[in-house]
Amino acid sequence: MPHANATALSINLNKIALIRNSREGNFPDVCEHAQRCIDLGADGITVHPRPDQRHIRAEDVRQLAKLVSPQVEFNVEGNPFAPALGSYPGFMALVAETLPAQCTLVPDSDAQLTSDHGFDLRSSATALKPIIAELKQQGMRVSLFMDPDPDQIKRAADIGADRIELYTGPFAAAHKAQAPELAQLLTRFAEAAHAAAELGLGVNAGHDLNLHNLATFRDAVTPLLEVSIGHAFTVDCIAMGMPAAMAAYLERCR
Ligand SMILES: CC(=O)[C@@H](O)[C@H](O)COP(=O)(O)O
Ligand SMILES: NCC(=O)COP(=O)(O)O
Repeated sequence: MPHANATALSINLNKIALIRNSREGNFPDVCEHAQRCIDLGADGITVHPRPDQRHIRAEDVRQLAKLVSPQVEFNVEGNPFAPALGSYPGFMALVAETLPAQCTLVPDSDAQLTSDHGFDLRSSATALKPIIAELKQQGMRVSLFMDPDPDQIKRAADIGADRIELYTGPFAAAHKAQAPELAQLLTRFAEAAHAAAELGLGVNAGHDLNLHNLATFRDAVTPLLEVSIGHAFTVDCIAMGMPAAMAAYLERCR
């Protein structure tokens, strides 16, 4: 586990499942890949099952739940209102069955290419509050996928969330472009993290984080308990080899 001021690194396996799904069979084996990540020092494993099961399938979540915990934390992300579809039993049914250490609730749909915004709790707080209570009652930590908006973050605290996950897509885009607004955007994220900590919320972050932008984000945004990284990590494993990629990401998290 990381030391006090470190940031836990949770590896997202969505893209391993995407490669697996492009052929019949079970190669690459998502569970074998998860074990390699754990053996190389990952602090957690993250997956994001969706009703269309475009990558992570419900059975992956079941098998990973048996493998990952209690070696490292298992984080399952998804839309809690996502309905059952075919062999996908629905998000709430799947996490009730597998009991991950953390659920990260994300307001996305199968119509989206990827997650691209945080919750608007002005409209969804009432529906989310009992969902959060139910997940916590089952022993799961609940994190809400949020934009860096202090008003929205206060609403997250008000409805019982344990943590927020700051959606870092806009930061990553601004960093890649070295946009003039990057410094101002980082300040927004830093203020959002500070506001969350003041409210007793843990702060996670994720989406499009990579070896080029992670240190910049961590230097500006504290406290930062966890980052979940998958897309860039998978590509870096191809380019650098998995041991070197893992070491590089862990170095930026310590
Ligand atoms: C919530 C988030 O930003 C990511 O964790 C999400 O898993 C991305 O989903 P895809 O891997 O399907 O793009
Ligand atoms: N919550 C973010 C995550 O799990 C992975 O996002 P990405 O690194 O695949 O963009």
